[in-house]
Amino acid sequence: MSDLRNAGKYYWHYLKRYWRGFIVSMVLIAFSTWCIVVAPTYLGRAVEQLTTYLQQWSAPATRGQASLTPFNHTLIIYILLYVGDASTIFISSLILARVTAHSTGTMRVGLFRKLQRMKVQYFDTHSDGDVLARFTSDLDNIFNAMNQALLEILLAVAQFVGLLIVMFNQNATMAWVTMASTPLALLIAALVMRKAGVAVNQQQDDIGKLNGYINEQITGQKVLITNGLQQDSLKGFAGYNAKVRQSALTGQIWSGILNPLMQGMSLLNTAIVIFFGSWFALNGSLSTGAALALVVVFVNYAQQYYQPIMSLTSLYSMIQLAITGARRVDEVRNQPEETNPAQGHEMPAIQNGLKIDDVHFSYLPGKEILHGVSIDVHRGEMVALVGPTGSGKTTVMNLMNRFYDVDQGAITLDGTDIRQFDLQSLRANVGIVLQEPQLFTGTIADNIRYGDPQAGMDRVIDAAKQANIHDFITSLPAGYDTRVSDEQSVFSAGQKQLMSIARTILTNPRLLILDEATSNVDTVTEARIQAAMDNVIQGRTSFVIAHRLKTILNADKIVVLRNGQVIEQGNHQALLAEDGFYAELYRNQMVFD
Ligand SMILES: Nc1ncnc2c1ncn2[C@@H]1O[C@H](COP(=O)(O)OP(=O)(O)OP(=O)(O)O)[C@@H](O)[C@H]1O
Repeated sequence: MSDLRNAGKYYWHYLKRYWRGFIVSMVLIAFSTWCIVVAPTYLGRAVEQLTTYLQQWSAPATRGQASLTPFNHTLIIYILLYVGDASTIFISSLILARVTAHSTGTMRVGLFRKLQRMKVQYFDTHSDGDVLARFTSDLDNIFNAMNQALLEILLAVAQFVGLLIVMFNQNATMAWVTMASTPLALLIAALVMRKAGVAVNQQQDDIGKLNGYINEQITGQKVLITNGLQQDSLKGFAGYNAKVRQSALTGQIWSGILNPLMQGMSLLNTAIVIFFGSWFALNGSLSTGAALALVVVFVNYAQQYYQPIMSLTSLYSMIQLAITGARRVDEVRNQPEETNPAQGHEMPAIQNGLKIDDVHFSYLPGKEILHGVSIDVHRGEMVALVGPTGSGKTTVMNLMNRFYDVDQGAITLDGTDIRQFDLQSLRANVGIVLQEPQLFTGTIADNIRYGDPQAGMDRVIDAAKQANIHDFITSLPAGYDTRVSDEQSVFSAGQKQLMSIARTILTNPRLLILDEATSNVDTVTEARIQAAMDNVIQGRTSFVIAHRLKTILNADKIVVLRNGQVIEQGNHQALLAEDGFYAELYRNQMVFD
């Protein structure tokens, strides 16, 4: 029920801006409903007029009075009512199709904009497949339901209400007779729909798991092949697929059973109306023509009565999928956003330095990762963070450009807390070279000028030269115009890393953070990456997260992290002299190198 309420709120949020279209549609739908529910009364009248005509025509005394004109007039009105019904439905379906296309377009844009504002935490804690599914299958389910079901739902509700009004207006006793089977129908519908609802939810769940599995198997394809696990992968897939097949089948059976059941109820209802209608007609004071007309009219109503219920039940699985889709998309809409100070100022050039001051931080409540980390960096200094895996090096980096915010303590730049800077300005001035380089669709030049799309070719080339990748780029047939798309895998890990270093050099950041690449690159590329890093570090305040100690021997300061605490700091010589954890780490690595 709360899913339904939330889905209602969600749809209302997007549909309310199209209220004019809705009002026009509702007026048209009301008119079409009026046509469709009034039409049977004209049918009844036509039957009555035809009966009178036949009675008058068959008796010689009244044959002269017999006229088909009233019957013809009624028939024309009856036909016009059906034409009116069809044409107004057509127009309102066009209006609603426009509303649907616009509102689902707005939903998609809204979701994408939201993704840009969301905290990094969301992406760290949700799989790519899951986020993607919200953009694809969930939004598709919403679109399909709105496209096909919106008009049907509005029509069904209007027809049902209109029918009740007209039936009671015509003959209250017969109206009650027509409605007599409703409680039984509702009971059956509620029972079946509950079963179908459970099955549809299960189906969505199973599809989510199957997608997650496929996603994982595709991303891990190489690991799979090298370990010869293709057969196991197929077996795993078959298991997930069987579950989807089973739950989809159960869902379809339960959803599919509703419509025939309601058809049956409609037939039963018609029989009840014919039986009681004839009985009332025979025992009442009505003329034969009027009695016959009443039965004809109510048989027509009895058939119409279950139409709205039947059309709603036939849409049931689609509506259920749209409700689930709305819940999942709305979950994203309600995610917390990054906090930008109301009057944040521009991040200034660094005068003295950056201070990480007694910082405590946890990703999850109650599970502290950093326990009072303090690091000082002076302007132009290069600080290296070293430590065993999981010691918190990347976490420190995550705090410096506010991917996450500290729980306690502060990170200050020349005495100003970095949370007081405008977030855009902070990010523009803190350059990061990530361990996993990322290239985007476009040309190599586009990729290098990603952080400053206005940059001219001279700056692009200059950055590429500093990153030691210019020669490689110019050796390609299309040079800087080489397209990076699906074929981006043609670039080696090292080449991608150099391109992403060029991208950072081009933005000329005031503070630089380098998460040293650990990917296996050959020694020549490694030397190139090292030279590129030296270029970019030159004269800049920088942090290097180092995995291979030989790359940071010249650092002004080496900070050793262990279990989220700084256990040693100083330059290489000083730390060796201390003969502590760093010295041991260094000796161990030298053995391997
Ligand atoms: N998004 C996250 N949510 C919860 N815990 C996390 C998250 N990211 C990292 N952690 C945890 O924080 C701790 C520190 O991780 P971090 O990535 O900072 O280590 P690291 O020193 O950079 O390791 P490595 O050298 O392997 O890259 C680890 O115990 C890790 O499990």
